[in-house]
Amino acid sequence: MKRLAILGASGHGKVVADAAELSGWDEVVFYDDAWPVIETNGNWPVQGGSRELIESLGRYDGVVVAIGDSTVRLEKLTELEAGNASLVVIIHPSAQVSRYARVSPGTVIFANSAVNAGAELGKGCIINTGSVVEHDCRLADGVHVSPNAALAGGVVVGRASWIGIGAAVKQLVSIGDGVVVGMGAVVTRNLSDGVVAFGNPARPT
Ligand SMILES: CC(=O)SCCNC(=O)CCNC(=O)[C@H](O)C(C)(C)COP(=O)(O)OP(=O)(O)OC[C@H]1O[C@@H](n2cnc3c(N)ncnc32)[C@H](O)[C@@H]1OP(=O)(O)O
Repeated sequence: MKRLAILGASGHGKVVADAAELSGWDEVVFYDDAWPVIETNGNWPVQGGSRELIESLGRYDGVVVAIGDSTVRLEKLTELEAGNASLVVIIHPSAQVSRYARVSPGTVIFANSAVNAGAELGKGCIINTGSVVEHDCRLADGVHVSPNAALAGGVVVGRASWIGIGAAVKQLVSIGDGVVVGMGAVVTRNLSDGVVAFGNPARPT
C-alpha cells in the first residue's frame, strides 16, 4: 500500500492527485493550512495543515507540494525536506520522460507532456499538461511550464520562473530567475531576472 500526502488542496493539487493515482499510488490525501475549514479537495480528503503533515510524515511513502505560487512551493518543500520528508516525483502515465533526463524530487509532470533526453529539471517544478521541455533544457528549482508551452533545445530557465500557457521559447535562450513569460508569448531573446514579458516577439513590460 503506497500512501502519498500532497500539501496544497488546490485545483493544481487535484491534477497531481489524479496523476498519482494513475501512476500507482494507492492512497492520496491532502494537507492544507485552510484545514479544518476545508475538509475535502475534489474526491480527496484534507487531513490537516502543514504542521499536522510534518507530525505525521512517517505515515507516508511520499510527499509532494501542490502550491501554484513557486516561491511558496519552494519554501514548503524546504520545510518538508528539513523534516526528512520523502519528496517524490509524480509523472502522469501519458507523459514521455526520457530515461536520459534528470528529474529532481518534488517535481510533477502532467499528461501528454514531453521531457527529452539531456533535460535537467530542478526540485518542485511543474511540467504542465501537454507542455514540451526539449533536449538539454536546464530548469532550476520551482519552474512552472504551463499547459502547451514549449521550450526548444538547450533553453535555460531560472529559479521560480513561470512560462505561461502556450508560450514558445527559442532554442538556447536563457531566462532568468523569477521571470513571468505571458501566455502565448514568443520568446526569441534572453530575459533577465524578475521581468514580466509577453507578445510576439516577447518584450519585458
Ligand atoms: C493549469 C493552469 O491554469 S496553469 C496557468 C496558466 N496561466 C497563464 O499562463 C497565465 C500567464 N499570465 C499572463 O499571461 C498575464 O496576462 C501576465 C502575467 C503576462 C500579465 O498579467 P497582468 O499584469 O495582470 O496584466 P493585465 O491582465 O492587467 O494586462 C495588462 C495588459 O497587457 C495585455 N496582456 C496581458 N497578458 C498578455 C499576453 N500574454 N499577451 C498579450 N497581451 C497581454 C492585456 O490585454 C492588457 O492590455 P490593455 O492594457 O491594452 O488592456
